[in-house]
Amino acid sequence: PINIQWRDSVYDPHLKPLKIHYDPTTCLYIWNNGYSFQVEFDDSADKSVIMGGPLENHYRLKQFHFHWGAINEWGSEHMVDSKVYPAELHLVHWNPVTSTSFEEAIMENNGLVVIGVFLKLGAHHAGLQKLVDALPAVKHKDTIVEFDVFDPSCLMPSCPDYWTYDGSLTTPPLTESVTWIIKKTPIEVDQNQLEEFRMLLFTSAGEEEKRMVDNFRPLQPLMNRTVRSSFR
Ligand SMILES: NS(=O)(=O)c1ccc(NCc2ccco2)c([N+](=O)[O-])c1
Ligand SMILES: [Zn+2]
Repeated sequence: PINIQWRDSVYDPHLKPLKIHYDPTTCLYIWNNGYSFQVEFDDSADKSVIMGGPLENHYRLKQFHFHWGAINEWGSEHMVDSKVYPAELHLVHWNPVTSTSFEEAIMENNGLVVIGVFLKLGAHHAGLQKLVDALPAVKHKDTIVEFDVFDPSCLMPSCPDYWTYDGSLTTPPLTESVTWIIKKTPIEVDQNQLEEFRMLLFTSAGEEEKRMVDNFRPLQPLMNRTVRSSFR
C-alpha cells in the first residue's frame, strides 16, 4: 500500500467511469482465513463483474475482505495525504480474458484488480450490518459460514472519483499483478460495527486467543510509479 499524495496524482481525462455489475446470488460464504474475514463469490461465469475505469476488459469478482486497526486511529492500508482510516475494504477481481483461474491470475501482470474503499467512523451502515451479524460464526481461524445473498455494491460510495496505480498484493505472495483502484470517498460505519471486526481472532479454536487487529501492511515507497486520478 502507498500514501496517495493528492498533489502528486495526475488527472487522466482518458480514465472512464468504473462500471460495476454484481449479482447478489453469486455470494457463497464468509470465512476466517487467519488473516482477515473474507466473503467468497462464485466466479465460474461473468455474473459479478467490473469494467471501464482504467481497465482494458472486464474482471470477475472473486472475494472481498477488510483490513483494520486495534483502535480507530489506524487500520487502513492506503493513506491519502498521510491521513489514515480505521479500516479498508478490498474487493478482489481477476481477469478471465488473460487467465483461466483466479490462482493463475495472481501470478499474471494485470491479472488482478482490487478496489479499495476506506471506512470512516460515522453513521451505522445498514448494508454492512448483515456481514457483521455473521462474524460471531467465524470467530476462529478456518471457520466458515454460509452467506447466500449479498450485494457488495452496497459497500461502494456513491461518489465515482478514484485514484489508480499499478501495485502488488499487500500480503504474500506480494505479486505485482494488481491494478489498484482506490475510491476517494470513504463509507461510514459506526463504532459497534468496527468493534465487531476487532472481536474476530487470528487463532484457531482451542489455541490461546489472539484478537484479529492491525492486519494491514505498512506503507511502501511509490518509487517511479504514477498515481492517476479520475477527477480534477
Ligand atoms: N490485501 S490484498 O487485496 O492485496 C490481497 C492479499 C493477498 C491475497 N491472496 C493471498 C494468496 C492467494 C493465493 C495465494 O496467496 C489476495 N487475494 O487472494 O486476492 C489479496
Ligand atoms: Zn487486502
